[in-house]
Amino acid sequence: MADFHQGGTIATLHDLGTRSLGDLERTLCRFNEKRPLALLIPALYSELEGPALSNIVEHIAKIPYLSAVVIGLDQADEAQFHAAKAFFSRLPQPLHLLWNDGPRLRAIHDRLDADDLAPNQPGKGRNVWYCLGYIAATGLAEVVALHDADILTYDRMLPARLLYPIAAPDFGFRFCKGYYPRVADDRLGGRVSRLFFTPLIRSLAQILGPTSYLEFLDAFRYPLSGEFALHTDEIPRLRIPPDWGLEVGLLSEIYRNLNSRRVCQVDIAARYDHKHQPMSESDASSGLARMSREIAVSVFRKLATEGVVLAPETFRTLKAAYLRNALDLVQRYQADAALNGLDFNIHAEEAAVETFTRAVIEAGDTFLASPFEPPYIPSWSRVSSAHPDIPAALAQAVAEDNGFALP
Ligand SMILES: O=C(O)[C@H](O)COP(=O)(O)O
Repeated sequence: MADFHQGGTIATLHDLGTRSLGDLERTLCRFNEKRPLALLIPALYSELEGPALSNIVEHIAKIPYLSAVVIGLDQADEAQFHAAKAFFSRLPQPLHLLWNDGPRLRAIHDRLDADDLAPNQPGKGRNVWYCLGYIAATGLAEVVALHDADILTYDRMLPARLLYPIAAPDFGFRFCKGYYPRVADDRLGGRVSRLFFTPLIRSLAQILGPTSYLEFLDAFRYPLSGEFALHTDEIPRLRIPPDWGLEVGLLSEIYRNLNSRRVCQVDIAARYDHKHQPMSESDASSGLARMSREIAVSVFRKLATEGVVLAPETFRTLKAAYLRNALDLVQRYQADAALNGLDFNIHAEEAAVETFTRAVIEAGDTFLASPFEPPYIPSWSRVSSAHPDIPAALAQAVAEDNGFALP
């Protein structure tokens, strides 16, 4: 059963199991009349053929309060785009499908690229960036919630609880992050979050002394969750990384742009499972090895912008502190897993910590070798300033791809 503890610098909204889905959805219908609500899902075409998305769409089709569903579709050729349109056609809500690899959106991308304003690599960050730009350009919603397309344990509580804190006019929040326990096949999931991110942040605080940025990151119960909601007024000034640093980069932007009283986290699922990536120990260019390295680089670059000096010896000390803190946490997770009747593979957990230790060192090397590399995609307000016609062109391109007329 949940507790109602408030810790850290942001508000935590728990699930006490006392409010029904029907009651939440009825209230969200009322909110939607004043503040249109939208759902955004970034997806790879291959996820349409996976085990999760069909079930997700079945659930979304029953949601009564949404003004729009926006899908960012990556890695789809023309036939696959048409297949995707057919796949999502069972949704009764207005659907906006962004075909990122189609000729119309590629033409916009090429124009931005010519001025170094486009995301410099494909991936979830790029997909989300275009979708947010589209939502801002069309004004189709005042509140948007984003979740991944690979959630195996999806039900309608998840979007309802994620949207509610931003949709509720009297709460005053502008950004809300989802949290939950990741549990898969009777064992703890969330390897990067549990074994990498949390001990890394605490080790940095140990070495550098507490900073409000590190305290902010540590306040999130699931900092790497792909689920968040935000007020769309926040979109134009957001700068997000195109790579696996997306979730942390977004938190960093929220830290920079918003007072922590405007930020909350909400319990959105009693249990969450999703597609699992391999560790890829021997190949740091993929899997969780790459994810952890890109996350660490994103944190180091942000710390540098906060005026923190990171020298080669900082990373040597950080590696040692991280390893100790991560191994200590493994013992806590072991006890937690045992009490909850879950399997626990100490060898796999400690092998993951070894891979992540290498990621700390490699991320330090990357940071020292290229401290000034721009880590973020430019904000939409910069894009609009450089090319005032691009937001309207993006809206028009999506309307033509989808075969609807703009209002
Ligand atoms: O959230 C995480 O830590 C990563 O996405 C990995 O999750 P997993 O261990 O559940 O695959």
